[in-house]
Amino acid sequence: MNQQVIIFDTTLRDGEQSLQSSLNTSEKLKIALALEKMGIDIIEAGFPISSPEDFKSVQTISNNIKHARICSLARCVQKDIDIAVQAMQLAKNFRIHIFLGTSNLHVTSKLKKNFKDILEMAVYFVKYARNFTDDIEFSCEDAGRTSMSNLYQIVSKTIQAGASTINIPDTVGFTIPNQFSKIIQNLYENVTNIHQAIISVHCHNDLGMAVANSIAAIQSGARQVEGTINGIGERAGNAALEELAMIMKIKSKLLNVKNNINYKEIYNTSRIVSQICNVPIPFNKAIVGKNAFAHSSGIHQDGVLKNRENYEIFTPDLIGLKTVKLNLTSRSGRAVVKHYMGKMGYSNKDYDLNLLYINFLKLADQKGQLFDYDLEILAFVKDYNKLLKFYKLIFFNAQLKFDESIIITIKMNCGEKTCSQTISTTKGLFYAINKACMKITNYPIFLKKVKIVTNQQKTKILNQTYLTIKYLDKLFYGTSASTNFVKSYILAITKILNSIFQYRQVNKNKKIYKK
Ligand SMILES: CC(=O)SCCNC(=O)CCNC(=O)[C@H](O)C(C)(C)COP(=O)(O)OP(=O)(O)OC[C@H]1O[C@@H](n2cnc3c(N)ncnc32)[C@H](O)[C@@H]1OP(=O)(O)O
Ligand SMILES: CC(C)C(=O)C(=O)O
Repeated sequence: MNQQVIIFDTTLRDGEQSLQSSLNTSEKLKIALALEKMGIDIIEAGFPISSPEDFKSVQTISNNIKHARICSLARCVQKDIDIAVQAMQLAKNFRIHIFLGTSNLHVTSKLKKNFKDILEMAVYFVKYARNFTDDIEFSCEDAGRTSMSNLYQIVSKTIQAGASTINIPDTVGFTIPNQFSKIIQNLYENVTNIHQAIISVHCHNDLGMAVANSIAAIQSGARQVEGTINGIGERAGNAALEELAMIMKIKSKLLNVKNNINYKEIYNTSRIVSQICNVPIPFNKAIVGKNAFAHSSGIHQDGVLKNRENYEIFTPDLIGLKTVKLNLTSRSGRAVVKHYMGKMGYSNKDYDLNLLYINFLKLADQKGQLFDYDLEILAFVKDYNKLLKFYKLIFFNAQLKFDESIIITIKMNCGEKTCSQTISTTKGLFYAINKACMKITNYPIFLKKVKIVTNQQKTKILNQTYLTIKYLDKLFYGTSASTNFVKSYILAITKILNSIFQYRQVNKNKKIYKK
């Protein structure tokens, strides 16, 4: 039978301590509620001695979380433990997590002690914490660089003192998988009372090994893994919990383990953590990255369209994500072009695939990425190049005032004509630009998403706009760059206006194309 692995989340403690600015109580509570929904067993809510706001966060989380166990970190310092207990008083179930450096480096150069003192401190404070709860976790900080004989001693003595979980952290991400699994194996073979405690691991990612080391430790008998959502944490981060959970699921037969994770909540939780912590998720991040379920090259897209399993080891709905993305770039092939045309309702007989593909490659080389509406125009409009530039920005003027009022004038060539609109509003700059564009074109457009990325280059500061606009039921995408962020936005929306113009041209005649 598969054995249970306890999932211990430290996004709000190790993850949070790495952020450029710390989180407030309401932000931490939002994350805690998402973690609980995701099925996390233990939420390390903070380090309450560190500040009044962190104390309040732990207190509020303790009061609001119903199922997960709340945990707080404490040094081997009586006040740390007292404050941790006070902060968790309202929790249904709580754990005190005590840590102490055990490697020679930490013992001598950080704590300025010898190992005998460390043993005494650890035992004393585990016993002290036992006055408040039976659920004590003791962490041998820097275990990855601690001598095995010292590790045996401290693990054995802290279990004897009453620790119910012993955590073996690779604090500086120093080990590699077979080395780390050997540490766990050695502990099982050499510490006689080891079965009186759960063995936990807490791996950092300095060498990119955090997840691999945690899995190796599970294979050697660890039954709690610690990590953070999206892998945020000190330096290169902690083991990413969404990756650990999915590995346990996909490889459950090999690993013989199970957990309480509600997989469908993974994607949502990851987005919440990314937004609140202001840490973007890299496109290629395993499990939750934007590209984790995107197929970009022709051969892969063809393979996926024939059978998803050719290039996907699990489906996105497992983590609560609906869509698989097939990008349209000049690395795509005919199969995906045909697929998109089919999705828009066209049959093979409605257009010439080979001709469409030749034009597709030319335009994709020029624009970088294409969308389904680009395919329609390529398939059905001979002179499509002219339509691409129907709207052309020729002038704008923006007055942005201290009282947040805005006056914007936009002038465009609209085919042969010139159109100009001035908007005065306090509803925001993008609102004003969109309104001016709506008046110029008569298109009912809605802003869905905008991202402006500002990059310092050698001699200038460039603003890249990524814009998504909804027109009727359809989404249109535009990107543009300028040293002036207002211009960058207006240029991006102008591209979208041209795409909408093309889309309307094609759809006017749709009945004719679809015989
Ligand atoms: C591996 C980890 O991630 S451990 C968790 C790290 N997280 C944090 O540090 C975030 C929260 N920290 C804080 O808010 C502060 O550092 C506090 C409140 C804990 C301490 O603040 P200060 O009292 O000003 O001490 P400061 O941070 O400068 O130094 C840490 C002190 O704790 C001592 N210390 C470190 N670990 C331990 C421990 N496990 N047990 C006892 N003392 C410890 C250090 O030796 C040092 O003591 P010293 O001042 O006598 O040399
Ligand atoms: C407190 C411990 C578990 C820690 O964060 C580490 O060693 O990295």
